Amino acid sequence: MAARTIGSLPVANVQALAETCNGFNDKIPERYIRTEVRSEEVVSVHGSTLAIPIIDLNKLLDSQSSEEECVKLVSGCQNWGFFQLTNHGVPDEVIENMMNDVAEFFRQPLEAKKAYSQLPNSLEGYGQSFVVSDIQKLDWCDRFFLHVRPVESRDLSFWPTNPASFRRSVDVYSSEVAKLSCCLLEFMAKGMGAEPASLLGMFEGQPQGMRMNYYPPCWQADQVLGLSPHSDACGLTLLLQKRDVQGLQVKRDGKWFAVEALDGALIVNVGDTLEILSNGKFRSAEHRAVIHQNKERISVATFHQHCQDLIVGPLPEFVKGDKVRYRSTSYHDFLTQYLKAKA
Ligand SMILES: O=C(O)CCC(=O)C(=O)O
Ligand SMILES: [Fe+2]
Repeated sequence: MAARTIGSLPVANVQALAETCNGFNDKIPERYIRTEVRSEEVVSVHGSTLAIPIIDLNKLLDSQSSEEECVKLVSGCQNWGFFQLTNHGVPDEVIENMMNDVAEFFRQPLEAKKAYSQLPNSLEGYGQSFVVSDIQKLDWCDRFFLHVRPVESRDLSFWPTNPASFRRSVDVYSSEVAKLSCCLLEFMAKGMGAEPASLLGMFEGQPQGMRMNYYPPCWQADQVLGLSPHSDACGLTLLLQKRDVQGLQVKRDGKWFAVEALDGALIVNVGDTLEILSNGKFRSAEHRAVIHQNKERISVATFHQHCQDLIVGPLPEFVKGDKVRYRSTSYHDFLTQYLKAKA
């Protein structure tokens, strides 16, 4: 059995596979069949208190309502590890350009996309994530990952030239969400009674990665999984998804909760690094993505990482007399462990 720690083993292109496998007589290859999808309980409650909280950035920024909204924000990070962000200030046009250009990229013929294929032992480019063995089950999804920030980390050989506006759309969107994530980290620290700059100082100007996920429709949608259950390794993830097709599910108390993303909202989640920095006060929740029967779904996740020279361990301001719940490790060791856990 072949195995890799970083990067992903090459597997079939799912978009192409879905096109040849779209009728009732077409058998979905065994490696994509996930029996657990049907056997696990999924809670789907429209607009109820059982849904991830909705945080309004305008309210956070307004001195009249800030404190109350900050309590909601912190409780979302503690109980769910997820929330939806409305009035986030990223202009509609920036979001539209981003989504349109990503959709346009995936719409190209396979050969054109393959020009940006991942290289062995790297996650950057077009392909898959976390395929580490020849026998593991596979996700019904293709992915395109880029190192986006800091600007010097970009390898433009992976940045598509078609559509012509792709690079600019990614650059503008990524700058907006980087600012936004810093703003949220300040409120998260403040809401916990820590110095607002405590988290900000660790994330501002630090690496941002972007994963564009393409989930083709599948006539046997209840038998495949778009993205296997996982938690994100980073500090904070901001997720943008196509408005009309939902698919994200978040685990809480052993059950999956379907997220109903609001039109124009961004979905924010705490990653493993932030869980550790907060000494477990914030949760990095397991999540997954399911597939629609006849509609494609596209999502764009931006991962905000903390300074990689720093040790990953609970911040004294978040420990405050509690027991220290996590061992401090170098970022390298932390990431090695994270990837091992996926294998
Ligand atoms: O597509 C989604 O809804 C989830 C994406 C995600 O969790 C990821 O890319 O890490
Ligand atoms: Fe994720």
